[in-house]
Amino acid sequence: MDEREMFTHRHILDHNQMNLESPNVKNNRGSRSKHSVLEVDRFIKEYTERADIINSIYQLNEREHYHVILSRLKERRKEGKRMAEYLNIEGNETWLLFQRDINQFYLYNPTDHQLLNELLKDLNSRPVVKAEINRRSSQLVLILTLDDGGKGVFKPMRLAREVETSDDLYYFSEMERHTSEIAAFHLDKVLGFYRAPPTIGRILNITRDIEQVGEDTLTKTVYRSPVGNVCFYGNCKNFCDPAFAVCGQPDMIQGSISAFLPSRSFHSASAILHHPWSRSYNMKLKQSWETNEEYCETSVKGQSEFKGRRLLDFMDTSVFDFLIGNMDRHNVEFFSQFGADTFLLHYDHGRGFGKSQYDCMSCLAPVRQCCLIRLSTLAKLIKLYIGPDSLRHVLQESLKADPLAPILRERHLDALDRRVGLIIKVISDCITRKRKLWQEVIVNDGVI
Ligand SMILES: Nc1ncnc2c1ncn2[C@@H]1O[C@H](COP(=O)(O)OP(=O)(O)OP(=O)(O)O)[C@@H](O)[C@H]1O
Ligand SMILES: [Mn+2]
Repeated sequence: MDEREMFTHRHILDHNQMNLESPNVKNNRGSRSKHSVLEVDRFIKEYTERADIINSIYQLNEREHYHVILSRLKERRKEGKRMAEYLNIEGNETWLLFQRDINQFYLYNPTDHQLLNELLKDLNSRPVVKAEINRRSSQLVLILTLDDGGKGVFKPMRLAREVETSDDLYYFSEMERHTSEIAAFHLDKVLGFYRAPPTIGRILNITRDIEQVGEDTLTKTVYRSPVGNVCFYGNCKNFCDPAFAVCGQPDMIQGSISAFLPSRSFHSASAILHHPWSRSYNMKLKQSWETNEEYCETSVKGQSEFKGRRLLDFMDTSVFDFLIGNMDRHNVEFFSQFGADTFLLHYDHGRGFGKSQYDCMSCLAPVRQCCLIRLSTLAKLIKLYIGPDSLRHVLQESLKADPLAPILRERHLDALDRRVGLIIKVISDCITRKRKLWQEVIVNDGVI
């Protein structure tokens, strides 16, 4: 090797080493680099100096990457019962392995990359043998059966990625976005919740995957547009008529497909909770939480339904809905097979990522009114805030794996960074302005 070659060789090694330590360093300085909040910086100083944080798994090192803390938490996650105990379907298909592997404390195991990747690959590419309308959806949602017997919930593209929801539109008039379903799955995963059904982008051929294998109510609505594209409008409560048809180019459409979940219980009603902060779905009516800041204290805390981990799970869901801008969470489901000590499912995210300039502060009402958050959730948010990795960065990296990437426009990614600081500010206000006790607000219930 001559000197020049050695230099080149050396140079490549250094470059790789640098990449290993800090993948994608550019624009990578934490959510606060563009959206810093004064009080939050003071609050974080207090966090880092606390005796119960120092030397705990929640201690945050400024140089450590986000995925390092996430793996640290993952390793200590509690293991619970498996769905396999309650499912008696024979077979070794990937969708069945996924359903059997559902855990009391998480929907899928993020460290089993192979199973998750195969499940997503199957959802994205296995031939469709049956297409049905999901009768429980208010908008056009299909249930697709794939050639191995697995099913997926398909939401077709209704709105282009760059179309923002008009400020004057109420949440209940919003059309669903397939990109929001995909991004929400990834966000739930990077936040370490693992409570949202695995979801991936998929391209369908309307003729082959819908018209030829669909149930009558669906295929009846397939037609050719004036320019010869194949369209369908299905049958549902909202936006299922020719004025809102889904049209292919000439027959190809894109959408999101989510893994089908097994039944939530033997008696379905017992697995559904009414969301205590649900909205009225009426422009003139307000719910009591919208006018009463004491709502959590008077009407939620202390109720038997919210014992144990449940209220803290609602706080996570509130953080999650605020980040994606979802005002449509009405009922919340869980797998009642596992009893009460189990996670709340995150699904139905078609109405997120609509307004990038609007922060839905009312989505944070549960956290603000209860003055409550899980320590692990707060630690992750603070980590994203201080960097080196910002939320937009880790989400964008994750979304690159989707075949329909890019999924989110810049302004939605930027909004995520802005919202991280706002969540921490609500918690900081509980302690500094509302004078609540640190350990009452920030709770370590062992769920990480
Ligand atoms: N991944 C899934 N696996 C199994 N069932 C599902 C899945 N996703 C949704 N469902 C079922 O379909 C119903 C409708 O879900 P969807 O996400 O389409 O909501 P929606 O159209 O917004 O309905 P709503 O008007 O109630 O909000 C849910 O209540 C649920 O029971
Ligand atoms: Mn909905």
